[in-house]
Amino acid sequence: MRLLQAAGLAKFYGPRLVFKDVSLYADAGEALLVVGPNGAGKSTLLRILAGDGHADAGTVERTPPPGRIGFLGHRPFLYPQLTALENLRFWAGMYNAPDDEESLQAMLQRVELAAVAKERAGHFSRGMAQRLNLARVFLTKPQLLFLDEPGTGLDRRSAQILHEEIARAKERGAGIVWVSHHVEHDLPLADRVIGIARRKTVFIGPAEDYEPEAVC
Ligand SMILES: Nc1ncnc2c1ncn2[C@@H]1O[C@H](COP(=O)(O)OP(=O)(O)OP(=O)(O)O)[C@@H](O)[C@H]1O
Repeated sequence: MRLLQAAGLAKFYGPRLVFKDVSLYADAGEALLVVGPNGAGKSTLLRILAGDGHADAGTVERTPPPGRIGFLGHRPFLYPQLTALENLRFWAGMYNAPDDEESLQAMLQRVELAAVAKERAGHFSRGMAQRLNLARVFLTKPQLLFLDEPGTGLDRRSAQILHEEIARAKERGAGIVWVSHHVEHDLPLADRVIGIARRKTVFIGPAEDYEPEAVC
């Protein structure tokens, strides 16, 4: 099932072209990896795809309703004065996800934060905050999920937890669009790859055909 279809996207910031002619799709149960050098426009593209920014040309069609779309960007969207549990309860309420203590604790367990469930998020290390951020996003079981460098600040164990959550989301049929700088590490979980560089698409195809030399 097609969850996202974008065609002919172009973006300018003022007079400067970021990219043009970008077309892609995301299907249920698949992860599309978005790769490219710094400044290529990956985050800009992801925001446009997620509906959090406008393109100067092209179209984006999303199948799921806004309440079934998840976005993990560079800002953590956590309330520092609330505990980990309270943060999750807040997000569960926003997205009509189960907000009973057992469900929330189970989610915190998955990101290995159960032991600090009642500590304030503002006291968390960067990696712990990012794990709570992952819990926030995966808790709501989005049908279409946009991830912008979700591995940032994560140690090996946390990166493994991230991969487990992505695999789980794919298994339940979610479509994932995933900006990554850790291409070699993330490629095994990807189904397709789009490479953006030099203001255009320089690679698009199945993950097994990906050629790193094309994207630089
Ligand atoms: N709000 C903005 N106003 C003007 N220029 C911007 C804005 N946001 C991004 N840019 C510029 O657009 C280009 C693409 O930025 P973007 O953050 O999308 O790239 P990226 O591929 O995600 O980079 P990175 O790998 O470093 O995260 C950069 O040159 C950046 O300076």
